Amino acid sequence: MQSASQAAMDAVRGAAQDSGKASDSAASGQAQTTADEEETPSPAIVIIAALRIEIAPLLASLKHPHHVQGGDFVFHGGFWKGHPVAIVESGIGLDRARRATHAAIDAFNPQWIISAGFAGGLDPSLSKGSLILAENVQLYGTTQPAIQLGLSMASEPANKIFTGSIVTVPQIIRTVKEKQVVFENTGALAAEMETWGVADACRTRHCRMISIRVISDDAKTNLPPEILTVSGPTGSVRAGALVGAILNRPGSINDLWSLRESALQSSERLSAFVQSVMPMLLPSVA
Ligand SMILES: C[C@H]1O[C@@H](n2cnc3c(N)ncnc32)[C@H](O)[C@@H]1O
Repeated sequence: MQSASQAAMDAVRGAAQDSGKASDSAASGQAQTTADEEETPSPAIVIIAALRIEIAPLLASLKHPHHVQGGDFVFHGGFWKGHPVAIVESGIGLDRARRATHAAIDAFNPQWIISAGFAGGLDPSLSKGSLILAENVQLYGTTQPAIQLGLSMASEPANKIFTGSIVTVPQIIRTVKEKQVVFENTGALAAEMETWGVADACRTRHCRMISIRVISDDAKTNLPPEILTVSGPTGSVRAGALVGAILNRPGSINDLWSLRESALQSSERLSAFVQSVMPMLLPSVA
């Protein structure tokens, strides 16, 4: 299997070749580039998400998309409003997020990394669909100081946009009670499972990053118990477990279906917000 960073470069190179950029520059009489790297435009922004469903609308906005699997990840290269970008599906969890981030930095050394995805609401005043631009990230259950993140912006509660702390946890915080406990211990607006991994890699590699999260399940929502079993290690739905869950508890089909519906709405809102933030990150490389 090819290395993760090689796959990342292949995805962006594929997009560039498809768009005709590589051959245009050769045809326009500029110095001929023969080395692979020189033909590959380097994305200023790399977006890292755990699951495809979280960023599907963003992926759909790319021109000349190219998808390459490598390491444990799927890399998507493409052009967003004329700018080369890479989107990485890392799978769920801090360790995968950290490794995906190192691979992206190895491949592109981007100006910015955006960690984007769903999160469970901890602050009861945040409803489903609320957006969070994280000011800092905590690592749950440790005494490590929070990592401060890039870009700051004022909260806009009227538009359900909030800035504040988020906390990375080792597993899904499923019940209202568990969410209360994590909120009392951290004061974080929301819990998720990847941002610390991205932030820690970015700190080591001196790369700027932000984390944008959408509340997919709020503090008043109990997620169905099957959530812990139907999703495989990469968050893909395991068909056998799904059938098992439905046989064990027929009501679970409704719960899982409504989860899917709210995931689709959350991903629309997340992708729109990420796209509204990207222009703020691009001028620094213009
Ligand atoms: C399922 C995916 O969405 C995030 N996520 C969404 N809801 C929660 C929650 N309640 N607890 C922890 N992580 C959550 C995680 O980051 C994971 O990758």
